[in-house]
Amino acid sequence: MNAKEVTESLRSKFPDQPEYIQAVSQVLETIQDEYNKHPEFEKANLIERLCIPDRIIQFRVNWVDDKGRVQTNMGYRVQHNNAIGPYKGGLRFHPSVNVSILKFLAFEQTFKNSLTTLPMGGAKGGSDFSSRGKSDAEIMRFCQAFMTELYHYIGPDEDVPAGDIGVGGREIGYLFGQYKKLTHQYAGILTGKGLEYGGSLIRPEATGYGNVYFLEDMLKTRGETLEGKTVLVSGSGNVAQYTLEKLIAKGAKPLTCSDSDGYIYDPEGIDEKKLKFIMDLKNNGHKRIREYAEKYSVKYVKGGKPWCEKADIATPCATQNEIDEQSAGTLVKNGIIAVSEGANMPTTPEAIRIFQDAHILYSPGKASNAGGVATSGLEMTQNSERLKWTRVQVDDKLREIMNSIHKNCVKYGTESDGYINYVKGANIAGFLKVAHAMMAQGI
Ligand SMILES: NC(=O)C1=CN([C@@H]2O[C@H](COP(=O)(O)OP(=O)(O)OC[C@H]3O[C@@H](n4cnc5c(N)ncnc54)[C@H](OP(=O)(O)O)[C@@H]3O)[C@@H](O)[C@H]2O)C=CC1
Ligand SMILES: O=C(O)CCC(=O)C(=O)O
Repeated sequence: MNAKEVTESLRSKFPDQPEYIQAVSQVLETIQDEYNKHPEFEKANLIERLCIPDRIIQFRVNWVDDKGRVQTNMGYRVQHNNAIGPYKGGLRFHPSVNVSILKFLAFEQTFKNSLTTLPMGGAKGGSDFSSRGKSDAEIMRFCQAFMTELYHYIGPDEDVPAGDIGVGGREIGYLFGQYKKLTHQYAGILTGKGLEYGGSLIRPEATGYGNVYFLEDMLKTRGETLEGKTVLVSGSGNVAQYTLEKLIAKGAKPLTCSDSDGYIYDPEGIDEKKLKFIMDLKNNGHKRIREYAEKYSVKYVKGGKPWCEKADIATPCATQNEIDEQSAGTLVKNGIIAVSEGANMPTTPEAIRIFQDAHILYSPGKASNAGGVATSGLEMTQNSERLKWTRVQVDDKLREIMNSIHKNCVKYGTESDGYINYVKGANIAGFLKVAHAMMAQGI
């Protein structure tokens, strides 16, 4: 396999899908040598079968707004690969959603899910629907209409969606309720459910907590801890909030967080009380992060990203391609020692190269944000056995899974000079399991 040739061939097949090509290209570059040790993979044309999704389901979603007008959105589910388990991955509701973004996310999800050690294939879905400015009733009607189309294609042993950007506990509840109405089945067809109806303790916290556990493991390789470290966080949604919570608990000092309008910089650090304010602002009021700056009289940078601020660590927790080459250069110049991705593909390829050339600790999202889907896997297990685990049980298991992902990255990613290339490690470890399963199952 020649990674460049395969990437170019996919680019010419899918010229309007830059995010998908970006994700594929990065994985192929890093697995090429390992792949070429297995002539049987090439004979089975494994690479094309692994890069192109099994299927893409696309549908129209019609719903009625509060003024009685009929609205139309697009809905999608990309079922990428189910070699190691049922399709699994979140739903994103955001105006930017398109086939390229969902294909990149489903592709990444396949490797991430493989890394978790749990039996889950990769998928992703969503809609170009925006909940911004919508009433609760409108969001409910949209979720019901979306599930009315999606329910044909999901099931506890077939495909199990969850949340992502714009899809939290509220949306999961409405989606679950509609599935139940349509099928008369009370089944584990979604994860991230409320605790009263089959959800798992720690699932809401899991992506952020897992991100910090992974960061701790990375720092340990250099004899460092989080105690006293200053941290730049982006985003202020689910992943950012629980990354902040765990960072504070570990004695770190987060200085920033953001939303799509801008970021706040708090030189005193975001503490537990201030985090509670952020959670209330975002989860109950659906308001803007600017209000934090107004309440605590700190700097607010409209339209900016926090990467020009000075700190020890950065953890992007908002969206794809939010750290570009210039931001990476600034972070390195300012003495950053570690970057841990809470979001999916938040760092551009050029920026990754800058981090790696500077030999800083850098983890790709498919490794450091895998705690969310891993805990979704634990929710599926609890649903299947009709039992509920304690908070400590789930958190211990999450810690163990993040630790095993870190070990696998070290195993497959350590370079001859001792530098741990976490991108390479995560990609090879994730790939090998899926590849062997695909080979065993025939064409
Ligand atoms: N939830 C989960 O369990 C997991 C999520 N992830 C990834 O983590 C990231 C964040 O997801 P999550 O916290 O769940 O989502 P949320 O919807 O809870 O929060 C998203 C945050 O990112 C900001 N944001 C979204 N789009 C943009 C943009 N284009 N530019 C700047 N800021 C933006 C939002 O700001 P605003 O409110 O202004 O839109 C918000 O603060 C995503 O990349 C997601 O794929 C990865 C693994 C699991
Ligand atoms: O919990 C899940 O199934 C998916 C989480 C997710 O969307 C992700 O890992 O990017």
